[in-house]
Amino acid sequence: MKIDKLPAIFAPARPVLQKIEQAGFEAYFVGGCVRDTILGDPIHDIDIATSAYPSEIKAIFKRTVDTGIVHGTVMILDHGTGYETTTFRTESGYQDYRRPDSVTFVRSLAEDLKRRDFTINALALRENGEVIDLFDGLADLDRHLIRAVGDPNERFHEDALRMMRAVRFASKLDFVIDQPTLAGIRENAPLLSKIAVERIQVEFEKLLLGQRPVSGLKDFIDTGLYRYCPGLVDQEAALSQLLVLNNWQLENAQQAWAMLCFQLGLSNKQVAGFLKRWKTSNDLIRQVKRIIPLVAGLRDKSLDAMAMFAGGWDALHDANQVAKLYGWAEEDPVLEKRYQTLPIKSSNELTIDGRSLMADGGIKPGPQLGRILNDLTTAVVEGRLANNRDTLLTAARTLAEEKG
Ligand SMILES: Nc1ccn([C@@H]2O[C@H](COP(=O)(O)OP(=O)(O)OP(=O)(O)O)[C@@H](O)[C@H]2O)c(=O)n1
Ligand SMILES: [Mg+2]
Repeated sequence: MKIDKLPAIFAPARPVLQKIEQAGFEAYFVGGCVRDTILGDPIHDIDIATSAYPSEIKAIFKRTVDTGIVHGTVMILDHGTGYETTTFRTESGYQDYRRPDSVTFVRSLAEDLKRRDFTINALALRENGEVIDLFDGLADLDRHLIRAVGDPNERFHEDALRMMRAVRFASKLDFVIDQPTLAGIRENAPLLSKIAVERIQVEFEKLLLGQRPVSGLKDFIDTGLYRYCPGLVDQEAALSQLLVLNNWQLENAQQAWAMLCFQLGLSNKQVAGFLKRWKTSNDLIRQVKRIIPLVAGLRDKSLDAMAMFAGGWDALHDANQVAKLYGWAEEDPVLEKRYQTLPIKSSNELTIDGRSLMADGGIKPGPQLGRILNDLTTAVVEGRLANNRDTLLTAARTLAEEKG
């Protein structure tokens, strides 16, 4: 097959291939960029495979970055764009980045391609638009099939993460996993326990955010992959309940993880432990902990002003997206209006603070001060007191006497 007109993103990349070829080597576009070109999907980065060794690439181009020399990878910098350029090699380079000796460079494109994960990812593209398809990847793209290149067992032994990639692509592309490949995953699922959690996390998150999460998730459950993921081994029932939800419109990582934690029924304390095991960032943990109580509020129709104030708009929007899955969401504009009409959105907007309560309200420092400040904040948020300095100082004195 020949692609007559490559997407615009390739225009500046073609001269890069030409330059490598002029130096006497082979060079091809490979991986996701070829797959996505043929699917007509957006392309995020361009990878190049070449017969040239890293040192040879570095001799051809003025500006390069050593991103992974021992694995055969050099980044070529050209007019502000970086092209990851990798010498033809076998699978072992993916397997264990801490063992550079596991890489074997090979002489031909064919040898490189036959050790790639799936046929749809084993296509190569010439600078002139010609597609090299040694494993029927084009036919599989056409019939929406994820199929291991050659023997699935071999491919999954080379890199067990590929099993997670299979379910991720099933969701992301809305493709079906080929039966023998699926059987290979079932058989080799325990190998996943050897893979770094960070890598599994990336794939699982992409699965949850894909086009058809329910299909990827079904394979993730049926093959038993979930058993080798942090905190999921005894959660088959809770995970399976997700398969009946058709209304997925998750937009970002925090929504995806909040949905998962919520579905697993984790308390806010358990959320931190669970996500730490998945090695997500602390920032994500903070966001998820804000979202979950708001989802519960939407479910129970108990979302009051104080809950919205405490959560903030971002978390509220995320919670509403999660709630959509379950049919508990409020109409977006209605929720936004409710939030916008809160008298204050943040404690900074209060006309008093701890300091002024002491200086002008005559409240003594101590735990009582904090309680009074909280009560006043709640009263203002709920619209029971105006956010007016004198009003709040008077109310503070009254509270101090009552609580005295
Ligand atoms: N475990 C892996 C990871 C990658 N690859 C090969 O390396 C290519 C590039 O890998 P990567 O960028 O991780 O994935 P993409 O397929 O490009 O998908 P994405 O769109 O997510 O980048 C893949 O297409 C595949 O040919 C592989 O065989 N086995
Ligand atoms: Mg890629």
